[in-house]
Amino acid sequence: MRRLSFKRLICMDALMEREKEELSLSLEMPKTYLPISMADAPYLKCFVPKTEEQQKEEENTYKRYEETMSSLPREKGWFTEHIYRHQGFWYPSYYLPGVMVVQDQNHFQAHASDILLATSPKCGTTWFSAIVFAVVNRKLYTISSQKHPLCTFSPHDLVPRLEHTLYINNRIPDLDMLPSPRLLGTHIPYSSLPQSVLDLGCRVIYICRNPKDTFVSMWHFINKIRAAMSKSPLPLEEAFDMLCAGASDFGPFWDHALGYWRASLHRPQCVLFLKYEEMKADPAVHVERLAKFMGCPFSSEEVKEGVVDDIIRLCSFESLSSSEVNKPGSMLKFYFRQGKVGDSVNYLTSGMIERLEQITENKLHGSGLTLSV
Ligand SMILES: Nc1ncnc2c1ncn2[C@@H]1O[C@H](COP(=O)(O)OS(=O)(=O)O)[C@@H](OP(=O)(O)O)[C@H]1O
Repeated sequence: MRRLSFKRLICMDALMEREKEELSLSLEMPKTYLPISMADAPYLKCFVPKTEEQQKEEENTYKRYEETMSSLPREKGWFTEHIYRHQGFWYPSYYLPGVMVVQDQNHFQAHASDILLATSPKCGTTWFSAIVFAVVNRKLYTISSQKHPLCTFSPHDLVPRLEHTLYINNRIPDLDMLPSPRLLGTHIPYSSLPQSVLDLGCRVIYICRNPKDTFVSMWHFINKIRAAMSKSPLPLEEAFDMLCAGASDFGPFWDHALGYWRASLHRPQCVLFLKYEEMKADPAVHVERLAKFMGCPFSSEEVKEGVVDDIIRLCSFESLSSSEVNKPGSMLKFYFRQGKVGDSVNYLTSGMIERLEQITENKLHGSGLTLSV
């Protein structure tokens, strides 16, 4: 029988405390700002107790990838000191070792039934995580119930991000602990997804948003994080130049979108490409599209009974942002700001808008993808 380290045999509360301690140390951020909402968040089950030997092995795996990272080209980061270029994209130093571990088939194996929600940061991850969770689990959790998990957990707890929540801080989680279909979030670009996701034809939902609103949303978010880390704000103009140069977290933004766009054209049964603005304009149509794509279409009875409308209401900006779990003094409230289309005109000069539109036109030329509002 394996001898388990007593340090590892800890209850969920203690696990969360340790998680917060480690995260706060690695991010130099107060513990209260960390993105963990509840002690019993379902994904915590994946952090099974490990022997000291296993622990050491996992630490070594991460250390190896940290060393690999340190030899890569780097630039100034938005919230971490540096971002590093890996396989053509820029990653915050905090996430990249975890991304490399996920890409290693010894440490992550997709299941054919997995559903991945892929996004560039600030394109609608929180909103679509809530929708995807509510749609897939609607038979398990009645949408109108006060006890729905979205009333108790952040959408980020229900669709945990591979490189953000699961593979991080020297952890190799046991994802078999998640219920099937496993709902997993990621910011990893299409060309860098774990090979097993592509080989098994897992369903991937990609959400895109127009670059102007995405940039302004990111700039606000980053500066809230920087404030929590006692760092000075990143000036809008500087952040804008970094974005235009492609050096944004998980960027270049346009290449990220194009990778998934092309995949959605070549493998429409595996990759669904949706836009934040389209969901805003006609949520019922797109929630139904999502359900169909995920293999759980709404019956005509469900539509008649108003299940689609109930999901839209439950996952709306107003409903999620006013939920108790997303309000307290944690980073979770940073995921909600305005939730509107077109707010960027209040921040960008006409010169900036022109420059961004020009880059977007050049980058997307001939692809069939449009990202204007
Ligand atoms: N339910 C709902 N409906 C519509 N919009 C919503 C919703 N929840 C979050 N938001 C807005 O999404 C922006 C945050 O993006 P992400 O969730 O992708 O952030 S992250 O990548 O997970 O960090 C951020 O956009 P901005 O308001 O423009 O900053 C959030 O306000």
